[in-house]
Amino acid sequence: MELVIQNLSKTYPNGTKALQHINLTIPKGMFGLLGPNGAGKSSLMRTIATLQEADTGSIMLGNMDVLREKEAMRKVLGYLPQEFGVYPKVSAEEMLDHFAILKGVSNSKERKEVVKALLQQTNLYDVRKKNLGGYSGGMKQRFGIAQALLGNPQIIIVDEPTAGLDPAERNRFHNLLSEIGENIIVILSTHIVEDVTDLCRNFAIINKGQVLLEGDPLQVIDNIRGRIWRKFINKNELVQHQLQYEVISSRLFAGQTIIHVISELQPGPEFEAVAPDLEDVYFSKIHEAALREQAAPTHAIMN
Ligand SMILES: Nc1ncnc2c1ncn2[C@@H]1O[C@H](COP(=O)(O)OP(=O)(O)OP(=O)(O)O)[C@@H](O)[C@H]1O
Repeated sequence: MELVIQNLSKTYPNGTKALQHINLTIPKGMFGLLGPNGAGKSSLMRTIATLQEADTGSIMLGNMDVLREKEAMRKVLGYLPQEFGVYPKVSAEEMLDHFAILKGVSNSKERKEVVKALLQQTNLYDVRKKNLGGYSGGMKQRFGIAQALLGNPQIIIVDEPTAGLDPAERNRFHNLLSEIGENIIVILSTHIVEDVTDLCRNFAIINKGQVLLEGDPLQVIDNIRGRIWRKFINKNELVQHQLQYEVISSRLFAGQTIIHVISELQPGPEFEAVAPDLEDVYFSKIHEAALREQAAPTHAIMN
């Protein structure tokens, strides 16, 4: 089953065009939705999760018309929102039991088994009696996944789940997500490129409410092979380099500034070729979009 989004648009009452003619096909497995803050990721996630209306467009999950059949969608959906609040004085086991009742698991024996299985799957069984207020960020996120998995969903949406997790917790969370992604559609919304590199067979880049690129991470990396060059510079040379070259990113490395430049040919003798990664793809697309907008600002606004 695929999730097919067609021509989806949303403008908020204050005039912000959060989604502009979004077209995406999301197959089974882990799908990364990558974009900077304010790109429209949460707006899209909330619309798929039937929590807000779109102005135009359609979302189909197989034969289900998601925007019209909201109840049916909610039955097959698990959602971990960006802000996932928990009751601090309730244990994970009690809270999950409560969510299971809300999901319609009325038989208490069955509920007990479901809750136990989810706590084990998310590696929280040993801390099931602990109050949620005492959970670490990673444990809270795994609890969020446990509640999202209630009722055997066919599609799970996780919005920026690894922000603020330490590397070990992030790793544990990634393993959990990739296990889940073997069987159902998992949409991972994130501004962390590495999350997508590590986990996703398919992804899209969204910026200012528009899809800039959709594809397989390995393939899109291959498409820019041979065109990414790097150079170490002094921090105060950055502006001049930005004027002279197509600088897609700059970052500090061991106290020095490294720039990445996109160019068909070696831009100059001090530049060395680098093997591109998904971050280079991401920054080159964002850079391209910024150039397009500079060249035709009214066109970008009109669309
Ligand atoms: N309820 C709202 N009313 C008006 N504008 C909104 C509303 N919600 C979001 N926006 C604006 O819509 C745009 C897209 O926001 P959205 O939260 O979907 O992006 P995002 O990619 O999830 O960003 P972040 O990672 O910062 O949450 C932003 O410009 C945001 O300020």
